[in-house]
Amino acid sequence: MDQSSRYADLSLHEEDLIAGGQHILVAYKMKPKTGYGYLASAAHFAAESSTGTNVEVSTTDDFTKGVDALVYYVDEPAGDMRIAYPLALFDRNLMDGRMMVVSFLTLAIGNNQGMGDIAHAKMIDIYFPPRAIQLFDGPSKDISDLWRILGRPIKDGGYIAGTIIKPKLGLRPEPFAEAAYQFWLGGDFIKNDEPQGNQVFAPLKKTIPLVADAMKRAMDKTGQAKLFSANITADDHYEMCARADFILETFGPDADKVAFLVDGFVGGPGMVTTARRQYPSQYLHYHRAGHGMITSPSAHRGYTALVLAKLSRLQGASGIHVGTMGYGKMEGESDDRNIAYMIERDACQGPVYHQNWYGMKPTTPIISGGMNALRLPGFFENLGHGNVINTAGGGSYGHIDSPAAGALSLRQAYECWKAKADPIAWAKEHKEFAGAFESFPHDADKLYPGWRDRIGSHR
Ligand SMILES: O=C(COP(=O)(O)O)[C@H](O)[C@H](O)COP(=O)(O)O
Ligand SMILES: [Mg+2]
Repeated sequence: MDQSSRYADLSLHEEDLIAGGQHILVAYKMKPKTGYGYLASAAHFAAESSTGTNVEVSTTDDFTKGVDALVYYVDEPAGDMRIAYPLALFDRNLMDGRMMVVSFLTLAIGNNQGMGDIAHAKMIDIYFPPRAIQLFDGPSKDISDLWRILGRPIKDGGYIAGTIIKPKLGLRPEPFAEAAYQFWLGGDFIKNDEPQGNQVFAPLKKTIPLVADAMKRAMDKTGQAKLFSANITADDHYEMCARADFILETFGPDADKVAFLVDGFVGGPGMVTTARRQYPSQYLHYHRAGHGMITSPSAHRGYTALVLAKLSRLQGASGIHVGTMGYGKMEGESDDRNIAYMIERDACQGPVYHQNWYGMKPTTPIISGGMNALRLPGFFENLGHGNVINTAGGGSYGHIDSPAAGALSLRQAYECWKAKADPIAWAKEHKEFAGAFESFPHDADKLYPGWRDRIGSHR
């Protein structure tokens, strides 16, 4: 059944929809299956994503039709389809009238992902009107809170050198806490790797007190504040809160230096919002393991990493991983920097829509995945600033001298880029940075050919 007379209106103008403020706009790359017309499939897609189904139902009334999602733009050769979703379609909290991400996803990227006439569809951008921005929690804490704890300026406080405890799994409580202590001697921020929780060989109730003690000792030794991002991800929200409560109680007077890591992609929006609302005094660290199954450029369904990042800011993530823009081990391109700009700025042009955040707190881009000191100068040059959290697991614990040297090498890499210095010349004066060349010779050969002769051995 062709429903385009009801669910498509190509005479609508995007500027008018934006000026009206009553719609969430979504841009998709969509391809119908062979034999199905583009506009008819697009209209069926909008029907299934709002008020309709594949046939007319007798219970529809005039009011119903007023909240239809409407296809307002198609470009068949390019595979572009844009849909306007009336705000009234979306479920609102019983408790406080606020909007929820699950309701948005249920409609805008729900059943439409499995329809018989659609080959595939992927959300590439979303626009939220001012009213929707008002109705989401947004972050309660942001990078300025971490800078304040670290004793830095709360504006442009700069690079936060971080790591991920490695090995990913298999450390018992004492070696785990020792690994943390060793990094903190040189660095600022440690996160649990995302699978680390309450394994039988490292019970949380034994490990966390040792980590809190390691933090105290590292702060005494260095005279600097330190930060720990503790994984609280769990299937059951009560379990998640039990972990969070135990961690806060254990860190006691240092609980302000604890962030909570939630694996938001596998855990889902409910978990992220629970953490945001239950613990508004903690920095909320959104890890996104598994996102590649739908955000990868090779995936033709789901949504992009930019869409995921926008949704995380609405939900109140203080920081989210945004990849490494081609400089680390994960998939990514240099122009992924726009994902970072979208979540850290108050207004930003996305691939399709210009988004204004109307003062919503920023979400920190967290740079992670195969990073080390050698890759950082190029990374900062591409991004254009260093106001990020960077977690380098292998890049710190893989440093030939020590985890502390690994941490220092990261900071030195940032300072090298800030000084606009030649990395090889910088290495001659900074032994931990020089140590990174010997630690990661494949990267060194690729990024700085001839480095061996020019730096010499620092050891
Ligand atoms: O453990 C790591 C990286 O370890 P290492 O520093 O040893 O490579 C993170 O889970 C990934 O960064 C996640 O990817 P993303 O940040 O793209 O979501
Ligand atoms: Mg990890």
